[in-house]
Amino acid sequence: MKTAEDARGACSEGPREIGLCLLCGLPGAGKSTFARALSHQLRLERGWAVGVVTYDDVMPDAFLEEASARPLPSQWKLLRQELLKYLEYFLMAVINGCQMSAPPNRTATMWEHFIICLKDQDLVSSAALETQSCYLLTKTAVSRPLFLILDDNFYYQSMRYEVYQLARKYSLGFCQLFLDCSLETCLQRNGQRPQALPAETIHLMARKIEKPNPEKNAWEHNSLTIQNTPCSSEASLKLTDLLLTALENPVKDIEDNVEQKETDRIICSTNVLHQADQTLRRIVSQTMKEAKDEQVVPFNLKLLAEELNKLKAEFLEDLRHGNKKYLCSQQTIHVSDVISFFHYEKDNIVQKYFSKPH
Ligand SMILES: Nc1ncnc2c1ncn2[C@@H]1O[C@H](COP(=O)(O)OP(=O)(O)OP(=O)(O)O)[C@@H](O)[C@H]1O
Repeated sequence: MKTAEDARGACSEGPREIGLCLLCGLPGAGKSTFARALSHQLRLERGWAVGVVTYDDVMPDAFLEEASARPLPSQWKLLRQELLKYLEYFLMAVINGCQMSAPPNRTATMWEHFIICLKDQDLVSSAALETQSCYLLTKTAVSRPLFLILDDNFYYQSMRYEVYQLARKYSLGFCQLFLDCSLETCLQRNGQRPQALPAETIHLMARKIEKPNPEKNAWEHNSLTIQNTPCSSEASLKLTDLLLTALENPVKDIEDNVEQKETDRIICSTNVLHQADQTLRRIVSQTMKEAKDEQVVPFNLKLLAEELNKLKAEFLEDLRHGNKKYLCSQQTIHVSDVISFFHYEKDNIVQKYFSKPH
């Protein structure tokens, strides 16, 4: 792993450096305040392009006006996933250095807020081809290292994992900041806000929150806890180091490939098995029908059926365990090959029972 000392500045060459940093913590922990300060600092000191995406600002207002109109958790989940899709569209445009298109299925208000959020931070140009649902990226967005800071509670590990998957999909840097703040302080700050959340919600979240756990989850190893005190210079250094390390060591897709390959193998073998099973059944019943037409005596019909079913079971068993008894040294098992070999073996059996060659 490269260290932060190797980190390059704004004028780096080579592949674009893009990072996702998510903030996690209770309502009132100070995430939005922290995100604004961090983004200012990174722009100023590092010359990076930074986009803070504050979920509360982008999610449709209509849901937030009245507590009774708030969406159910399952709807929040869908909205969060929709927002991640928007981020993906933006990232694809940055990576490919092209315009950003609007996703086909989108919640109009949310998309509008998302665009405003990007424009306000000089990531999307105002002179856009919006009538065609296309958006031009600014020079800032495409020419500097870019950090997107996602500002939401992310209190379940599963919520954070969705962001990690996005980082992995595009080989981006990924890190997490946990804003550690006592429940009392959060409640007190929340109480002073014009649109305060019900205190009960914060109590509940405090009980349910799953803090980043790098010991348990390898994918959370780039995590840092920020205490609710003014940042000491040591904490500030740690933070910079975390961000640089994330940028310099994008998430690799290797583990996923191994998992994916195994999944593909299982799906593939399940399909092969299923198809083979169906086809072999048809062949057996067709052969039995022909045997009856040939007036094979009932006793022999019974023996033939037993032999064919035994052969079928052996084939399926071999396929299930990946044996290639009937398939020599071929790497890939094709259903058509299985069927050919089955026909061959079946014909050897059949000729014992049929009076004329079959
Ligand atoms: N370090 C701090 N010291 C004192 N007050 C703070 C601090 N950080 C934030 N606040 C205040 O606490 C309130 C909540 O802060 P902020 O909106 O940043 O929290 P948040 O974690 O983003 O909350 P939410 O998750 O509900 O959006 C604001 O009024 C803010 O000014």
